[in-house]
Amino acid sequence: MPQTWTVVVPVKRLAVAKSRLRGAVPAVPHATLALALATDTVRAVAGCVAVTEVVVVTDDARVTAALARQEGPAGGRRPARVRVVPDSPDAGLNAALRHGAATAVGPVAGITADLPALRPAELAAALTAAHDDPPGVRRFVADAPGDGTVLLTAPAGVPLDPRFGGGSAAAHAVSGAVPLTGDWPTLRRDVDTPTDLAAAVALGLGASTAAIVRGVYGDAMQGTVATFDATTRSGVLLLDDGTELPFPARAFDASGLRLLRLGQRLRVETDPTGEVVRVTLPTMA
Ligand SMILES: Nc1nc2c(ncn2[C@@H]2O[C@H](COP(=O)(O)OP(=O)(O)OP(=O)(O)O)[C@@H](O)[C@H]2O)c(=O)[nH]1
Ligand SMILES: C=C(OP(=O)(O)O)C(=O)O
Repeated sequence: MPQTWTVVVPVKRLAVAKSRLRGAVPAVPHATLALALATDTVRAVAGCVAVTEVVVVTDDARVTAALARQEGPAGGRRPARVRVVPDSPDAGLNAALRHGAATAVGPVAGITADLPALRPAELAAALTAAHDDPPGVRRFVADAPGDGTVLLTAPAGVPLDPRFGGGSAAAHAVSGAVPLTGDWPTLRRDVDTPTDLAAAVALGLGASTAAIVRGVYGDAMQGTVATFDATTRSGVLLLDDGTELPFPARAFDASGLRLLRLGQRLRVETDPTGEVVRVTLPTMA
């Protein structure tokens, strides 16, 4: 059955967006990282066969310029039209979503702009699952941790009624929306923190984000824990070439781990000065 979804993508002003990711890719300006996440999300949405129109709601001039000339995945079908509208309500994420959804004539969905690993086929599967529902049912897809929302759908004629924000999966359920339970790891992988970004790297990033995180999250060194002091949360790593490399508390704090044990193997991320900024489990990338 052909589907004609309008998908609304709210994008916050880059200077204040994705604050928990600030500094996650040293040497890359924060706005460039935030824009890359949104660009990859919109490209994947526009490349989805079930989508006929993408409505980006933003007040950011750089986002407007970049996304208005957005093209779909190379070699794919002709992408859906991308329309950028100003965030005229200027009253947060849900107001922006309502504003973008107001002009849709058919079924409408809202999606967050922080899904840099999103694959069009997974979005198509989720929209198809929502489309096949009995009339009148709003559906949502929870994020990977399960408490947030990445996608909310409404059939034609039903208001989107978005409840994004902290604990939004529960809020959407309380509002009568029904969860979709499919296995869509790239759709569920929203990126709020450096740990989320590493998980998105493991799934495979879109081109814009991949281009700027390459070398930071992609080709990191590995080593083993030679010493670790749980009180100072710092220690020393033994690299594969035999050199010892101290790591400070902030590199451990950025790991998402609660403990390190001697001999444990880790990926090591450094900034351009060579200081360790993050250690993670090798399985995270
Ligand atoms: N247009 C618009 N989009 C918003 C607004 N607030 C959040 N968003 C977008 O909503 C989506 C989900 O937001 P969050 O994941 O909370 O992103 P964020 O607010 O940039 O991130 P943090 O600063 O880390 O909380 C992202 O696509 C944001 O760009 C807003 O006021 N206006
Ligand atoms: C706004 C949301 O996202 P995040 O958890 O990414 O802030 C949400 O999950 O509703």
